[in-house]
Amino acid sequence: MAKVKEMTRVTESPPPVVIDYTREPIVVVDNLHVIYRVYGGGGGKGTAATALMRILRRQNRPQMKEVHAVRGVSFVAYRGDAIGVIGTNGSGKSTLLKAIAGLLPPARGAVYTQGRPSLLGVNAALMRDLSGERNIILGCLAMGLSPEETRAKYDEIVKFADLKPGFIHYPMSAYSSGMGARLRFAIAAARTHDVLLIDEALATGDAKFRKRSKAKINELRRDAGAVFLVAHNLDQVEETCNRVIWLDEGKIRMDGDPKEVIAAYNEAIGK
Ligand SMILES: Nc1ncnc2c1ncn2[C@@H]1O[C@H](COP(=O)(O)OP(=O)(O)OP(=O)(O)O)[C@@H](O)[C@H]1O
Repeated sequence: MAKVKEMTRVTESPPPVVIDYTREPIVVVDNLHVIYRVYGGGGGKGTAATALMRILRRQNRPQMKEVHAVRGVSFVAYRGDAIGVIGTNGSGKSTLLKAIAGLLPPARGAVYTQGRPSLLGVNAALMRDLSGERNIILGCLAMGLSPEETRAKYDEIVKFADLKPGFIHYPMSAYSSGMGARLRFAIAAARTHDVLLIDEALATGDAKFRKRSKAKINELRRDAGAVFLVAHNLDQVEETCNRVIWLDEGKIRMDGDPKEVIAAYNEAIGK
């Protein structure tokens, strides 16, 4: 813990990565760069006039643009860490989580993880046309639980999601966004994860659910390798995490104690 505090610095260049040899590393992010390639950014498509302009300019294909979303991020997450990732819109938080989950390839650098990362996001792949009940079963099997383990966990998941009576049998398309988020979180929390990545999943939950999910995250933290939480609610990050990474234009601006990082972030955004 003391070592994590040592990492707290505000500098123009990213803070140096201080390695704590007394703790077990779970995620190592080494000079990670992620670049999106966007096609068709060259202005309008589909109209005869823009097509003619492209032909006249001898541009047969729409232009490709690059968005350099993560720019040289390095840090080490240790066993038991719950790391909040904060930053303004478009600073690269979701991209960083997706890259740790292995869903986006690094353009440069690398991510090493101990065990399998699981990304729990607002868009986590549950089937909208299927009932909550079916989604619990599919979700548990997809996470690698056996049919017996799935049956054993079913009641606990339903209880934790705490949906309105009967809703567990309705298709998820009938759920509010908060209800969907609760069920997704309840399913993901049913097993221990080596690396659990949570992207705004709790943001739509109400105060009561946030309190319960905080307790659950603490429980998961005890059993899991490391937990990452992307959220705009800074109180929630401060309550839940033992460490905060502040991303600014794809780079780490600060990494350390939640109170210190959040205070510096609030100051920078003029809060
Ligand atoms: N699929 C994509 N294709 C192209 N560019 C993308 C894509 N997803 C994100 N970006 C761009 O990458 C940058 C980082 O986006 P990202 O979603 O990681 O930021 P964020 O910090 O999670 O933002 P927010 O707080 O708004 O959720 C932004 O400039 C965004 O426009």
